[in-house]
Amino acid sequence: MTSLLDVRELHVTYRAGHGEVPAVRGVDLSLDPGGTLGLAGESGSGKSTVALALLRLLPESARIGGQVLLEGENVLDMRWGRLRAVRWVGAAIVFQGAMHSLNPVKRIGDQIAEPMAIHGTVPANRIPGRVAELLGQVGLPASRTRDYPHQLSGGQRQRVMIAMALACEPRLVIADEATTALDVMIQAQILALLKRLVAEQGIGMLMISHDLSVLAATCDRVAVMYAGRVVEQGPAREVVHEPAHPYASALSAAFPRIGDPASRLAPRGLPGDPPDPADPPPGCVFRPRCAVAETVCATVDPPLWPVDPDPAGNSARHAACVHVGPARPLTTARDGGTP
Ligand SMILES: Nc1ncnc2c1ncn2[C@@H]1O[C@H](COP(=O)(O)OP(=O)(O)OP(=O)(O)O)[C@@H](O)[C@H]1O
Repeated sequence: MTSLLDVRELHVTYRAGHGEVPAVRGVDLSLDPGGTLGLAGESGSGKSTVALALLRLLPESARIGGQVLLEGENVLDMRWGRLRAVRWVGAAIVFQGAMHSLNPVKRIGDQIAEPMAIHGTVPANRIPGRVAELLGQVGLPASRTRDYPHQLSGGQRQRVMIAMALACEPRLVIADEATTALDVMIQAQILALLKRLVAEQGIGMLMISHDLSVLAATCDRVAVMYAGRVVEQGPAREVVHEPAHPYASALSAAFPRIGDPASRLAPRGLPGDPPDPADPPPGCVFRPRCAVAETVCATVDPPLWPVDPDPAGNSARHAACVHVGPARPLTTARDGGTP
């Protein structure tokens, strides 16, 4: 089966006034049709840069390398015409903060209709009916079609963004912190809605959040990013509830579970700060904040090793930590050591 999305060795570097910022450093991700993959990590770990790179929405200051295969076709090699055709239809993005993404002077029905009109996915005379249907799918009455964004609550506006993203029936939806700005109850409703819609319509979803509990509630698989790299990935339940990488473990402990009364409390946050992406420490980049770091971690930058591999060496889960890999790698893996 061809993957819906196959990201291989993705690198993104921003040119900034003070030099270069390597925001994404060799990320591999894979998503099957209809699957749900969560991408977690603290602010600045590179999640949004990955999301934007998938549809080449990065600013001009960004240099991208690697491959982004969407249904086998490399997005990074597409001509502009092909890329425009793929956006909304092949893959659509729902961003955080619908108030800023929606046009304040345009009725929401017209905004939901726009991608369908531009891409010609629905005949013009059927668009109003499809808008009403999409509003129904996201739990809004068709009567709201003539409303302007300011007449809707934050949660309702986010539902409109989801309706827009679904309008052209994309095979992939990328939800970047799509529920972060909402209160806990509305957040849970929108997550349940997204989960139901992707399951019913067989859409693949890449969901980005700094909050692992959000991803645990929504996704089959989770990848955790730290300083531009994936440090652990595997089945959501295992990565979130029995993390193998010390960073995934710290991130998991930092957020109360969804549905837990304590979830109304502010997250505790992780001690210490992420490294300066322009000047990461040698060895494992998480070492300065790691509670279980050893001397070897100052020199070894571990690749993703299988966690609990079967006798054939296969594993559904991988983590980039010397405590996970075979006995003790003696060379810097990226300098030639083998996992
Ligand atoms: N346009 C830009 N120019 C220069 N550096 C940038 C730019 N956008 C992001 N960065 C830097 O790239 C790194 C990754 O940022 P990114 O926004 O992808 O992380 P994130 O995990 O999505 O964080 P957040 O949740 O805060 O958006 C950070 O160090 C950030 O400062």
